[in-house]
Amino acid sequence: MMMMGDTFGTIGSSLASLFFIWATVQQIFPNHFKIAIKEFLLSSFHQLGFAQRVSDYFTNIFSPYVDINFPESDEYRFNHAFSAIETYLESKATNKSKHLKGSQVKENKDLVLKRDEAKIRDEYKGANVWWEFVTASDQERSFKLTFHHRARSLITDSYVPYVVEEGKLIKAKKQQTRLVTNNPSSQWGVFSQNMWRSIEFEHPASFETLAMDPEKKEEIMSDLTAFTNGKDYYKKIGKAWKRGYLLYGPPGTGKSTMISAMANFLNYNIYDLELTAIKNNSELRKLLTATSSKSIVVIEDIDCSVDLTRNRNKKERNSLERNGEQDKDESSVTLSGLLNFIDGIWSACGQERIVVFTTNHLENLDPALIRRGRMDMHIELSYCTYEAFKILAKNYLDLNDHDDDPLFKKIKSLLKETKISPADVAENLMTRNHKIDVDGSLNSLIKALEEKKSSQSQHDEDKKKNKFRLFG
Ligand SMILES: Nc1ncnc2c1ncn2[C@@H]1O[C@H](COP(=O)(O)OP(=O)(O)OP(=O)(O)O)[C@@H](O)[C@H]1O
Ligand SMILES: [Mg+2]
Repeated sequence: MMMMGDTFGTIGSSLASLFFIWATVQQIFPNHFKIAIKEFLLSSFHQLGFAQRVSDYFTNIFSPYVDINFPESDEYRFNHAFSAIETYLESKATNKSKHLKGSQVKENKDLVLKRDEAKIRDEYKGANVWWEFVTASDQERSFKLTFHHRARSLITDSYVPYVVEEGKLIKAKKQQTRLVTNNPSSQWGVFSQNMWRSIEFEHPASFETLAMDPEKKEEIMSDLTAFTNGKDYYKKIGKAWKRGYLLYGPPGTGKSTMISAMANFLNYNIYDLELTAIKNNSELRKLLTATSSKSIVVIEDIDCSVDLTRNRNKKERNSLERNGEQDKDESSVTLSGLLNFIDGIWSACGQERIVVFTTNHLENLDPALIRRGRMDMHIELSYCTYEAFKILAKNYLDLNDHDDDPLFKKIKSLLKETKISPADVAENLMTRNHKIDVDGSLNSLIKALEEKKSSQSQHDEDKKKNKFRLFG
């Protein structure tokens, strides 16, 4: 006869096994249980309200799981967490997924494969979570997050903010950069809409192909990287998260190309500010406050704007020195209007912004505009050096390490004595009919350099003669 203790032991171990299986199954299929119970009860009672209540009762007793719902919209307003979660989940290992979705939204873009599953398991610091894409009967879409109640604070305090932040980062990285230009104010709407118009920015410029001194290039790139990673630093030192770059140099030396390279490097939008389309400081202010973060605001050829140069008289400078006094002239964009914006409102609104001014004539700029602190870095784009030429030779002719080539040697010595822009060098190296003819291109560059050299020495000669006449 079996002993009483044995019977209890058997029942105990059977119960333990049952609970173990129950817990394991729930761990793997947290929602399947709820659904199974609901379906069972539904078929038994044909009454949703009652079935729901009973199923909730059972699952609350047995299920240690917690749900959070992230609807697409909250009180008719778009829920940004929803789209961040969507991006995050889409990025989760497509190569592991068994169900994929392929799409090509634009003819000139690659085919994109995405996960196509309603449920996705994720793991965070040892805790398992399950995401489920749910479409309610009223077509309301949402993401449901399920996790064990033990991990509650980890998930709510740490995992959810991580997913949202990560999703936003992935989105920003993937986002197509845009080139934005201001419309004349006559086209703006009543609520200041249509101030800017934008197109996709698809310039192929990169720092890799930019011809300039490699050390200087490295310095600029690390400055930009430090800037984008500097959120906490700027907060710590109590400064607005912005940085100003002044690019100066003769025509065709790569100023505009560098702006494109910066935008591609940082994945920022470019706001190309056309000052001539702006009537006054108030319009300028409206435009600039409407720019988004992670953007580069560009004013090209800043010295060529009539209204700005008009300010360069003593009176205006004095008024500037009196700490950016309000402009008396409300009918035009003025230098002090621009400076006030950069120093004042600019600092108070918006984050992570870069402002770039370009000029061919540094000497013509008002010192107030270019003082340190306003323009943090002055970058000179100069005539083509030998180092810059080597980068162009690599870009255009696929030539690497040709220092010993006699043609390279000749070009090196000519570049020392001749002022030629990288744009002119590039023009000579450009292949005809897409066929690379290395010697032909290098010889045509040598010819151009020799012609420039002789015209420059002729020019210097004439200048000397004029000077002699003046003093003679
Ligand atoms: N440093 C450079 N590296 C590579 N390509 C360059 C460089 N400078 C000029 N180029 C080539 O020359 C063309 C004109 O250059 P870019 O428009 O950048 O000159 P810029 O300095 O802005 O001139 P501008 O003062 O006239 O506006 C570019 O499209 C590019 O192909
Ligand atoms: Mg330019």
